Amino acid sequence: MSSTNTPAAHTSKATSSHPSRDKPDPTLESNASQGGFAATRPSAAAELASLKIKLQSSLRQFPDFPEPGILFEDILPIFANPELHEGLLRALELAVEKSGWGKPDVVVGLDARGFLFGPSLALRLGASFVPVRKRGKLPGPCETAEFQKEYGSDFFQMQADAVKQGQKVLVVDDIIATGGSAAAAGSLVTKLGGTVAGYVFILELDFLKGRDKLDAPVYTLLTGQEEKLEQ
Ligand SMILES: O=P(O)(O)OC[C@H]1O[C@H](OP(=O)(O)OP(=O)(O)O)[C@H](O)[C@@H]1O
Ligand SMILES: Nc1ncnc2[nH]cnc12
Repeated sequence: MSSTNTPAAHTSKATSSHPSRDKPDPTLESNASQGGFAATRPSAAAELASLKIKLQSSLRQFPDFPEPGILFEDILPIFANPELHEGLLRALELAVEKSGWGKPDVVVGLDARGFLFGPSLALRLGASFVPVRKRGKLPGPCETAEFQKEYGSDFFQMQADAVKQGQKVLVVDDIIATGGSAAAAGSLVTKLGGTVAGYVFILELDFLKGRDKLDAPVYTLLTGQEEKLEQ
């Protein structure tokens, strides 16, 4: 069955896929002000900036999905295009390498869209990949955390032996909105004995201030909606 939602018309409002043309890339500023994102070599910085422009322009937005009042950010066009897919992984690899957080032992990806790039990024970084899954999907002893997100609430689980005591963990997901999902994942990693070195997202919905819920440095590649969808 086809969905009735159609991509948002291009308007003058600055959004993730249509940032204001007269405004400098806010991602660089916000990440720099969070600390921990060390200065990059000019060539790496230029490569990252160019990749961000390509990735940003590929995003689509769907108003009132999955419920009224939500402007849904669709990252799937990145994965439909091999050049953009490769560009995403390269951009995240560059960002992590230059973050100053050090090499992670484990990349933890969130169910489900964190699974689209978490394993590939883990391979590039020479780290293990471990999933955080919605409740009831993982066998064996698990730790569980309840969370609220931009639309609704849910439960996350990790297998109890998935992260070893003292391992350095990078938590990755496609989008940080309210930060509820990422904060729950971080709390599970800590319960298992790991240390969250940082959180990495493709896109951040700034107006929801989700990063304030997180207790480790945050890097986001692209910046999303500056305000809530008008009703
Ligand atoms: O910052 P928050 O408000 O917690 O929202 C962000 C989360 O919401 C989306 O996942 P969703 O739960 O819709 O699941 P999906 O990945 O299975 O589509 C998204 O992929 C993030 O995981
Ligand atoms: N606005 C949004 N678009 C896509 N995924 C989301 N997850 C939480 N909020 C979202």
